[in-house]
Amino acid sequence: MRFDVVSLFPGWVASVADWGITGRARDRGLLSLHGWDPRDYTHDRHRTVDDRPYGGGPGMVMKVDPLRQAIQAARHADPRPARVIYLSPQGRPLDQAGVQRLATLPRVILLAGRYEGIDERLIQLEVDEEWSIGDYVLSGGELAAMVLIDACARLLPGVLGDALSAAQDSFSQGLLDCPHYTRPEVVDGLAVPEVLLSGDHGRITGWRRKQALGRTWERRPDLLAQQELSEADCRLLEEYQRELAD
Ligand SMILES: Nc1nonc1C(=O)N1CCN(Cc2ccccn2)CC1
Repeated sequence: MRFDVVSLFPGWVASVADWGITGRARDRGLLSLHGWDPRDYTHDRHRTVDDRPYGGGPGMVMKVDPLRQAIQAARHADPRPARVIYLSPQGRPLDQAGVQRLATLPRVILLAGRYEGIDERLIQLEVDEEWSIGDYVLSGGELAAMVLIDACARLLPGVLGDALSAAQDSFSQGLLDCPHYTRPEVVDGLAVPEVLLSGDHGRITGWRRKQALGRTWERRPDLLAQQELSEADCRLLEEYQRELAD
């Protein structure tokens, strides 16, 4: 999957592919990342990319032309059609379902805005989708772009090993994750649940599913409401709720 990022700080976003899972994915050619700086498409001495807002008010707005030229340059850098995605608080909240869809695209052009925003006409002329990574205000779209790249990269074939990928699947089934433990067995008097030491993989799988269901019920009932629970899941959740009441 190819990611082109239009940003005043292209090197910052590109750094997401310098480390860890995304770094290895890039080294293995499973993803590529290309930065485009709108300042390179300005023609005045000050390399102006922003200007004062019409109608007055605080802050500056990013101008259409440098952004548009950077997007066009990104489009032409690869023959495949690209969807242009703008990261902003006005976008659709990004969730795993949205990431799963985006990760099927051959390439995306991510627009990371700064200042108070970008001229609305650029959005009308060039942007296909607007996404938000959460209801809070960042200083720019770069971190949001890096979040989207990381979340998509994990879903690309071959990026995660089979085991981790399976774990990813269970989580992306819309439930919260179960608790995890590793050595030592006791920390400040807190012991690892004995089921995890039993070696009984059927019991362990059931316990983990029960914990995922129970934690989702407790912490994110909105997510649970979206799930079609099997008979077995309902029984596990009832068991969790009973144990909680005891
Ligand atoms: N939350 C988020 N999820 O994606 N991006 C964000 C986010 O906070 N930001 C900060 C403001 N930037 C510039 C901006 C300002 C106003 C309107 C549109 N764009 C965009 C990126």
